[in-house]
Formats: sequence, structure tokens, C-alpha cells
Amino acid sequence: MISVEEARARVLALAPAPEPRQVALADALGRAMVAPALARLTQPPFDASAMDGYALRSADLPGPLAVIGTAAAGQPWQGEASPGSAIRIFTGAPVPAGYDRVVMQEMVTRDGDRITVAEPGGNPNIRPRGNDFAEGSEFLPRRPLRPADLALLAAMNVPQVTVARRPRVAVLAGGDELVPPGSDPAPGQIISSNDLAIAALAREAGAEPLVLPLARDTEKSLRDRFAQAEGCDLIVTIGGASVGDHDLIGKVAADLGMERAFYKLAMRPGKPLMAGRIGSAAMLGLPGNPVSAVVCAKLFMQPLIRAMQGLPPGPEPLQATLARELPPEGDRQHYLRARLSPGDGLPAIEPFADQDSARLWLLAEADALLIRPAHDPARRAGERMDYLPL
Ligand SMILES: Nc1nc2c(c(=O)[nH]1)N[C@H]1C(S)=C(S)[C@@H](COP(=O)(O)OP(=O)(O)OC[C@H]3O[C@@H](n4cnc5c(N)ncnc54)[C@H](O)[C@@H]3O)O[C@H]1N2
Ligand code: MOO
Repeated sequence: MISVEEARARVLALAPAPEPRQVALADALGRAMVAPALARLTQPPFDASAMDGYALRSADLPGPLAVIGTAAAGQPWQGEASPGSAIRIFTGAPVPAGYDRVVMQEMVTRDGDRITVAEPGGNPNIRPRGNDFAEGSEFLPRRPLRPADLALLAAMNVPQVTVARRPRVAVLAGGDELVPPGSDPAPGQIISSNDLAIAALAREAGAEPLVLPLARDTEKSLRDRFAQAEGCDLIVTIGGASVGDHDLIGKVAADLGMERAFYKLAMRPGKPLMAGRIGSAAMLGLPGNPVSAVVCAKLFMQPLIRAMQGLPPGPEPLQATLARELPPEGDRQHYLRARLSPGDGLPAIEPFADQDSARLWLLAEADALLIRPAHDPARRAGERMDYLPL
């Protein structure tokens, strides 16, 4: 069996180059830019007042000074600066040439058109032209666009950005025992939960998921579902990946011409993971156990979806100190559901005693996956360990 690292490399190699798309800023939240945006102007475009108050010349302090004009945001004062004068000015207004500071109005006594300055303060209260960014500056964050990025792009006077097309991800869950949430399960049936979670994880990573109707444990039903996934960039199957008589995914995918990148890896949970390519689509076969499916999706599906958009694949492990001792690990890299708590410096991490890969409740209660490499020796409380936040 290959290692988690080797499997990740093979999965990421399945990602085609991102396809560029133009989108309006209003539609760009969460999208991955694939070409830089160039600022079409300098910001601020002029020396701007940072306060409501008076523009004046430091040499003239403390006054008295004659107020000879007014400058407001959008309404510059056009006159000539003269010694012993001040301009009534408001936040955001251009500071007229010849004045070198703005004094807040709270520091000024005004009597008719004359002011005296009790205490000018140390700050000139002027935002110099180009203080934020200059025309031609390039912006290309290597992460999904955040709300504040949209504000920056708008300020750059860039109304559209070039982003990666969202990968289309088909989610195919199957099993004779499965019925959708809200149904009345017959004896032996259970509710299908994985397809919802996997589609949500795909969406979280930037994809457009398509949840296919539940497949039955027959080759025909599975072939029909694969046909419905036509045109998708990635097909993610759930269940049927193991060795039982009803585990048909590997067989049907092979019949459809799947080029296998690997099947099975030294990981817990998630040993029967399968990856490869069918035609132009990448394929991931996730194990059916709900926790295994979610852990594999976090470790392999989300990184693949991010790579398809030209983003760093992640997730990057963080560090915590172990809250209790652990016995030696087996021959598979283990991802243990765990709870974090505030620690002295690093957070403290405590894995749950029960790691049964069918227990979703314990996954909901976990806020981290503690990572233990294969053959990790016994660990003492207080040792540093890697984890992935959930
Ligand atoms: N003889 C062996 N048996 C098993 C092995 C093995 O190595 N040898 N591996 C075990 C491991 S580890 C896992 S993980 C599972 C994976 O099995 P499959 O991928 O074939 O999954 P299924 O058998 O279809 O389902 C497993 C389990 O999960 C439930 N399930 C499936 N799909 C859903 C869904 N959409 N929503 C909720 N629950 C789902 C299913 O009912 C089963 O209970 O194999 C072990 N066996
Ligand atoms: O690899 Mo399975 O995912 O442990 O339950």
C-alpha cells in the first residue's frame, strides 16, 4: 500500500490546468483569481484629509489664522494657499496645495472666520497620494477571494476579474441499504448521509456539486449514474470501494476505462480509497463509512478541487501539544478525531478514545484531526503533534 503523501501526489497530478472565466466583482466572492488585476488608478488619487478640521501651514502655528475657504470630499478648494490662512476641510477632501497638515476641529477655537490652535497634535492627518496603492499595482491572492478583496478590487477600479471556472463535481452514493433523509427506512435500510456532506465539502472548496440520485448495488445502476456524470470534471463515488460481493465501484469504473492512479493506501480511516481518471474526468472512489468518506474528502477531494482552480491544495497541518499519552501507532497513518482546548502557547489536543469510522456524532464533536504517522512510537502528554483543524 502506498503512503498518504504518495497518494496525495498522485491525486493532485489528476488536476487539469484551470480554465479562465471573467466574472463581475459582485459574483467573485470565494473565486480563485488566475490572472492578476492591475490597479487602473492611484489610491488615494490626491493627498486626502484624514480628519474633519482645518488645513493649514505648520509654520503659521499657533495662529490666529484666517479661514479663507472650504474643501469637502468631492468638492476640492481651488484657490491659492497664502501665509496665515486655513481651509475648513472634511475627511476625504483633497488637501489644497501649500498646506502641510490638518488639525482636528476639536483642537481649534473658532471665532467668526478666525481660528487659533490650542494643541495641533503630532499627526499631520494627511493621507499622501498613492499611500494605499499605485496605478499598475498587481493583485493576485493565492486563495479564494474574501469580502475585503472585493473592496480592494473595486477601489482599483477593476469591475471584472479573471477566475478559474468552478470544477463540476458529480457525487455518486450507492448501496441497496440507502434511502434519502426524510424517508421511512424499511428493515435493514439506513439514511444516506455521506452524499450531502461530500457535496458540501466540494462546494466549500470552490466546486459546483451535482448530487446524483442514489445508485443500487447493480452494475447497471452504477453505469447509469456514471453516464449522468457526463461533462463533470470530477466524479466522486461513495461506498462500494472495499472487497465485499456488493462493492462494485472498482469493477464498473474499470469497465468504463478507468486509468487507475492507485487503490488502497496506508491510512486510517480511508484504506480503500481509489483514484484515477475516466475519459477526461478525474475520479475519486471514497470509502462508504461516513467518517472515512469525510476524512478522505478533506485530505484528497478538497485539495484536488483547489488544484483544479490553481490554488494551493492544502490543508496545512498546525501544531498542538498532546493532552494525554498515546500507545504506539500501527502501520497506517492515522487521523484521529480530537478536541482542542486553549493551552500554554500552543493549543492542547485530546483525541477521543473511540475512533470507530461509522460514528458521525464523534466527528461533529471533534474540532481537529490529530495526525499520527504510520509506526509512530508511543507518545507522552506534552509532546508536540500535527493536526488539521475541522
Ligand atoms: N474484508 C474487509 N472488509 C472491509 C475492509 C477490508 O479491508 N476488508 N475495509 C473496511 C474499511 S476500512 C472500510 S472504510 C469499508 C469501506 O467499504 P466500502 O467503501 O465498500 O463501503 P460500503 O461497504 O458501501 O459501506 C460501508 C458502510 O458505510 C455505509 N454507507 C455507505 N454509503 C453511505 C452513505 N451514502 N451514507 C451513509 N452511510 C453510507 C454503509 O451502509 C456501510 O455501513 O469497508 C470495510 N470492510
Ligand atoms: O479505512 Mo475504514 O475507513 O477505517 O473504516
